[in-house]
Amino acid sequence: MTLTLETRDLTIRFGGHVAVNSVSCSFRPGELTAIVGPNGAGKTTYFNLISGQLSASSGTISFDGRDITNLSAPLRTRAGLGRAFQLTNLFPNLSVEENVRLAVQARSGVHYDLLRPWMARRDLIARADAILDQVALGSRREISATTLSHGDQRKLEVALMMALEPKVFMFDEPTAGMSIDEVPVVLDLIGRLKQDKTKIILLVEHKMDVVRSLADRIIVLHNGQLVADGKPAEVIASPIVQEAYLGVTPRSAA
Ligand SMILES: Nc1ncnc2c1ncn2[C@@H]1O[C@H](COP(=O)(O)OP(=O)(O)OP(=O)(O)O)[C@@H](O)[C@H]1O
Repeated sequence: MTLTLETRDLTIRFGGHVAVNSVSCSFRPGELTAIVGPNGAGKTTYFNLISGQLSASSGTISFDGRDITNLSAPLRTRAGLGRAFQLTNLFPNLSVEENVRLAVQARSGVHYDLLRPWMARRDLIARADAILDQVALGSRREISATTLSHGDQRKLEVALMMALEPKVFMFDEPTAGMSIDEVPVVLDLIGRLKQDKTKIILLVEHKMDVVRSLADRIIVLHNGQLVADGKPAEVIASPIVQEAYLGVTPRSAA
């Protein structure tokens, strides 16, 4: 069965404010969907609803053939929804390499075994090494995770997500706060993830050049509602986006 992720009439209210308003949308494997819209449109809230950080007021979310609306965030992660978090899952006193190895170990289900040192698990070590190379952190492997530069921390977040081998990759402004020379590595990384046509990739992004270079599809949220959905060229050119959403917000125009 083809992997699908779908929200139906997904809604969340904060007091009287409807931050996400009856959003129905489905996401397909092999497609990177960028979620754009002005500040406060509900993009991050929509992400939080999908990954389980927030509970919907109404509506449903289905994933891989099951209703996950009431599933906790950790169970959604286990089901295959991966989200790059700002290193909250990190062991701060361990090195970059040790953190990635632990994430690989967690994914493999291998537990600490006195009689079989983890170093004997060549397969897991090789997997962690491959991920470190993919995110271009091989040369930083020995340093403490918390002393990484901002850009390298974002790469480590992606590495930890990759280690869990999710079916869905969710990126919330992956290049935010990065220096100009750090951005291409992360874009290249996401571009390479796209080559695996079995994965669903979601991206919340303000920078339209990033969206243009990566997205196969764009959806636009405004005041919590889905107001446009289509191929990047069409959506970007549509009057509703040009006039109301992309042309006037400084962050999206940047
Ligand atoms: N926990 C919360 N409690 C109350 N209001 C909230 C909460 N989370 C978000 N909101 C409100 O919901 C609306 C949508 O916020 P959200 O952060 O999802 O927008 P966004 O599109 O991601 O914006 P930005 O591009 O600025 O990050 C905003 O008006 C915000 O103030």
